[in-house]
Amino acid sequence: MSGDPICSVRDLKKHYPITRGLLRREVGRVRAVDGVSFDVERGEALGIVGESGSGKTTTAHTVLGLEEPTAGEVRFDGEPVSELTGEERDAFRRRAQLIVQDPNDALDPRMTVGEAVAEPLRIHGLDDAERRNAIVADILERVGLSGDDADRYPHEFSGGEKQRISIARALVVSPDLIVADEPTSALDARVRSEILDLLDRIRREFDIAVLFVSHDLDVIRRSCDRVAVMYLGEIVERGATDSVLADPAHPYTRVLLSSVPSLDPTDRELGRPLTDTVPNPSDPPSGCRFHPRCPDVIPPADLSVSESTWRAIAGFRFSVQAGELPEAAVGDPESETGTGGDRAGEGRTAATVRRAVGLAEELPDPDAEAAVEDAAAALAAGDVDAADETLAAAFTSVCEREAPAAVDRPADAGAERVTTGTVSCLRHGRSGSAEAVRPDGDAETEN
Ligand SMILES: Nc1ncnc2c1ncn2[C@@H]1O[C@H](COP(=O)(O)OP(=O)(O)OP(=O)(O)O)[C@@H](O)[C@H]1O
Repeated sequence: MSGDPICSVRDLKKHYPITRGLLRREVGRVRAVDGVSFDVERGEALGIVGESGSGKTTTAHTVLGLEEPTAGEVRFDGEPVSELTGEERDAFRRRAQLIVQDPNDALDPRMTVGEAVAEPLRIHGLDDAERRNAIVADILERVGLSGDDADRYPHEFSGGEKQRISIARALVVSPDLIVADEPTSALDARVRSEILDLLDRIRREFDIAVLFVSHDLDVIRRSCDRVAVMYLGEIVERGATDSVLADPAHPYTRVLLSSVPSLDPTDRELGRPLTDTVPNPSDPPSGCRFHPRCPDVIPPADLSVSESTWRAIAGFRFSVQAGELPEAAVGDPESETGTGGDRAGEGRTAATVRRAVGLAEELPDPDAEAAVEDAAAALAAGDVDAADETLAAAFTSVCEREAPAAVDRPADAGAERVTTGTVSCLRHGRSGSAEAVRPDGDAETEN
């Protein structure tokens, strides 16, 4: 890797308007990508990882010019993509290729494999059919197929072979960047491994940069030099893949790594998320967007309870807010019977609610105790809104007030390099603090 990055993304935003009525009045915006910056170095594999809806595909499509950015800039080989026209635009389309999850989306069933792989060559001006055929045969062999496969049709191939054909189609025009959007999600484990090996081999052989988009940390671990972790349209952590995955600094990265679905929203074991619901990107949470689901949300400064009690309180609070409490903790005045044989207003009391949310013991902090008791009593009476308000008034975290800036990830113990990427979490640095670094601060510190 040397020289300037092949692709630079700065403060990229892609918002989709939500419209209503005949006049299509804009009533809101889905902030699919909301201020993302990164570089893809020549020949490197960069992974973007995050759960469904975090904005990975929108980022990938905007990088490729398939979506118009709402704000920010994408530069390819130093040139702003939005300003490319004519031949330069054509060259960009050749040099930056997309591989999608389902190869059937990329292959026309009526075209032979040879025609499909040759098509990009024809579009980009190679008129000599004999020469095209020779290139196609060569490329098919390089992706592990045979030159004779050119005369067959896509339906004659397995899923893995079809993905090899779409890789051949991308490779045939000598790209500098391949964007691979969940390229192996539809494949079984053995084939997945073969396709990842193939992508790795062609990346090294042809010095092509690959931007991997995946929800699967194993794919990223195996294939990427660096990783950027996305949550609700933002990058929350980035760095060398080995360091980030061995020693994640952001609670969200830790949750992804231990992503065992929890049926109990108050279960904080293993750093599981507080709530299962991903917030709506048209109305993201204030401050740190991860705070309602964060196992490490920062306690209010004046609260004097143990860390584990704080976790239970925060679990209680954000589960009430998300409407994800265990049934045993919510009274329903409309209903005659409750869960576990309780009758609403009879069996359910503040004490049963507190037991259900892991806060049965009296708290040492009198203000906290009063707030938890009041909220539990409100829930026992079926008044979720009152419980929500009481908890919000008593337990406001800095994480819901301040948006974290990207700061240097803590250095690995004993590591020679001081910096191994950035993390956006108030546990590591307050917004506007001296520690804050620019959002794309990984590029020059890691390589
Ligand atoms: N054309 C669109 N119009 C409105 N909202 C959209 C559009 N495309 C994506 N979104 C929304 O933007 C958010 C990010 O979607 P995106 O597909 O980029 O996420 P993702 O991380 O790639 O998830 P997945 O793995 O499920 O594709 C989601 O809330 C999605 O519903």
